[in-house]
Amino acid sequence: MSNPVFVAIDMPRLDAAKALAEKVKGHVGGIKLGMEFFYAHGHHGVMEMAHVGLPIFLDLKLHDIPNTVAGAMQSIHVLEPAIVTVHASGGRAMMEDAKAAAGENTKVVAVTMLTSLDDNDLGRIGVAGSAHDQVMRLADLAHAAGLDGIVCSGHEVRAVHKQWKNGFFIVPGLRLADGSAGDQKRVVTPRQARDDGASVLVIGRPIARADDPLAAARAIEATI
Ligand SMILES: O=C(O)c1cc(=O)[nH]c(=O)n1[C@@H]1O[C@H](COP(=O)(O)O)[C@@H](O)[C@H]1O
Repeated sequence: MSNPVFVAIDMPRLDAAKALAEKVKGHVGGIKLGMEFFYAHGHHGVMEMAHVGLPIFLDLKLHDIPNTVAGAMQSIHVLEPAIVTVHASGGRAMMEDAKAAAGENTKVVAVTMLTSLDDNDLGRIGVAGSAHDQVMRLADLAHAAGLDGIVCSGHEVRAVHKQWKNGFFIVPGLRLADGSAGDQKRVVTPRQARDDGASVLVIGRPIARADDPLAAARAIEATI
């Protein structure tokens, strides 16, 4: 089984991002590049990171009208990312058009409810019901739109997996038992997420901000 860990490289400096990826590449299965990196370095940065030789998850969390999101997907087509994210709350037509515009080898995955939110936060943005209900509802919508899978927390992945058997499930908000959660609210351990059906485990600060990122990546690998 290949390593399901994608290390989140959330940093604005290209040299630091490359150094981190080179350091941990033997103990992770892929690299996740998000807004912080992409807004600073764009296509050039992604191409530079591709030299590391690992699959690239381009976490752009696209959320706009269908025409604009489809255009954005076409603009990144040439980079051939393994995975791209859109927000499920952009709606079915947006997700359908995103998938239609994506490259054949790119998985398009919908972010359901951010792992930094809990039930109280949902209420404050006017959504009734629990995080669990919201994730299940958006997972159904993403499935109906023809996406490859969703991003959710480890609290929901078991239930989603049960309902969407061949889906591709990305779980961030992962911490070892002694790790600080920081801004994350729906948190589980990497092992728990894996056991509950996660296809990809996204791990950022527990590796990137560790005193010894290589040792941290190895320690996480040993638990899964
Ligand atoms: O789409 C994501 O990757 C994502 C979705 C989500 O609900 N929560 C979440 O934390 N993420 C990303 O996962 C990574 C988590 O980072 P750490 O909390 O440092 O491990 C960050 O790059 C986030 O942007």
